[in-house]
Amino acid sequence: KVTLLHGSHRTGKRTDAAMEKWRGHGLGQFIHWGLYAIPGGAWNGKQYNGAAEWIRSWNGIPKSTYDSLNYSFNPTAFDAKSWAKTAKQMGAKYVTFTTKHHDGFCLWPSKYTKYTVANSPYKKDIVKAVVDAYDQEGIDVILYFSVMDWNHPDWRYDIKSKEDSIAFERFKKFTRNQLIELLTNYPTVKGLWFDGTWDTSWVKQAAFADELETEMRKLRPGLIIGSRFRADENGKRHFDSNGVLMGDYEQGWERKIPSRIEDVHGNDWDCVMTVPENQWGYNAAWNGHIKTGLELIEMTARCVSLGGNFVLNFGPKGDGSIRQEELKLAAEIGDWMKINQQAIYNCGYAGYDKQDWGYFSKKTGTDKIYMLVFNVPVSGALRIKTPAKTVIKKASLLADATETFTPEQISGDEYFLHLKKGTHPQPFVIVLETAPGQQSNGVKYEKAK
Ligand SMILES: C[C@@H]1N[C@@H](c2nc3ccccc3[nH]2)[C@H](O)[C@@H]1O
Repeated sequence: KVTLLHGSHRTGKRTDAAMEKWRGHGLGQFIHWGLYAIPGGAWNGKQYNGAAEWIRSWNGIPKSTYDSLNYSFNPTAFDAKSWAKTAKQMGAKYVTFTTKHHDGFCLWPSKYTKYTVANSPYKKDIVKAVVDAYDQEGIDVILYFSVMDWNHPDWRYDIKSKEDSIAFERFKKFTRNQLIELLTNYPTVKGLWFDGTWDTSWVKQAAFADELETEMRKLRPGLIIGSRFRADENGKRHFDSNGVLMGDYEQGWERKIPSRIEDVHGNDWDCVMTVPENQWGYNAAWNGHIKTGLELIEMTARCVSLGGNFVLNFGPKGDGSIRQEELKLAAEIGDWMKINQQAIYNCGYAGYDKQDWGYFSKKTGTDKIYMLVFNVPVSGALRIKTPAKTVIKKASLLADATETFTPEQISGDEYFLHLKKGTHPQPFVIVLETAPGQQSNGVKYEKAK
């Protein structure tokens, strides 16, 4: 163990109400929206191969030309209330919304730069519209903020000279001012999702970032900040030099999902996921593999079964409308969630052995277990191996409690549930009412000391 001034200030999960609520969300929505939605992944008829929100970094476009896009930003179809309704229908419990992406364009009228929505034909405060609309739907709001800011003259990738150092001191003040401004303007937001924090210039700011995190938490008690915000004084990110998670949850799962519980090291975490392979901002030509509703439902189940949240990304168009393909996916996911949401909300890792037929989740604070079935075996027999001698008091279909199953006990902690042939449109959920195990003579089962 090394002594750290700016490492993690907490070991283990946060246990306060704000974090417990976040932990129970299960399904969230990410929204990437900004000037990059106007070109939508192409420029002068030429397709940009990278992620659409990175198009400014493409040498096919003069930077100043991209930067002038604020003068053409006028999203006439923008309607935050309809976005929030879509999220509600899908069953999302929170939204992570881009206030400022790497290009530096602010979707709120920041006092600290001219490069904002106030200096666009649209003029109005988009962040406020989104916060108010989602608050009204009872969906929590987390604000995405990119530290890296390609538009700001004082941004540096590294600090190699006195001039760099003087400029970056100005940039640090600017960043702090914008973050305090966001937390002050939008007091109902529950957290900040930081990005663009991997460059050396920021990694060298362990003390400053640590103080800033402390200041933000003091300003907004309960604020939720992930592991991507700051590095420790040895430049260690996400996990400090002692291997302890920085921030309140792990933010390393970008477009990937842990495969087993050991991968999450007992921490909270979220997985943020794109519908195409790698497009966050609107890209008109969705090339390559586009995930289906069933794939996304299974990803949601997998994340919840491993104690995390699944946050699905939407990239609204330059006019502010959400594309039809995304609306269709939101509806498909929502239809499944309307029937099976009990197995997702306020659920976490069950501690049951993973089986090929799907995923277990456990209702937090109870002995209620959910079996989220995606792959019925040809035998129709669903194997269950409990973490210890466990009595299964009742097994029934979540969608229809009158459809019950009589578990066949194979051993002290192993059972089969036998399905009738082809009876359930997959994916379906079986709920197990369980009780801590009893030994045969009825003595309460005591875990080995
Ligand atoms: C949540 C995602 N994070 C940004 C991002 N930029 C990256 C540069 C290099 C490697 C990974 C990146 N992810 C993406 O643009 C998106 O906002």
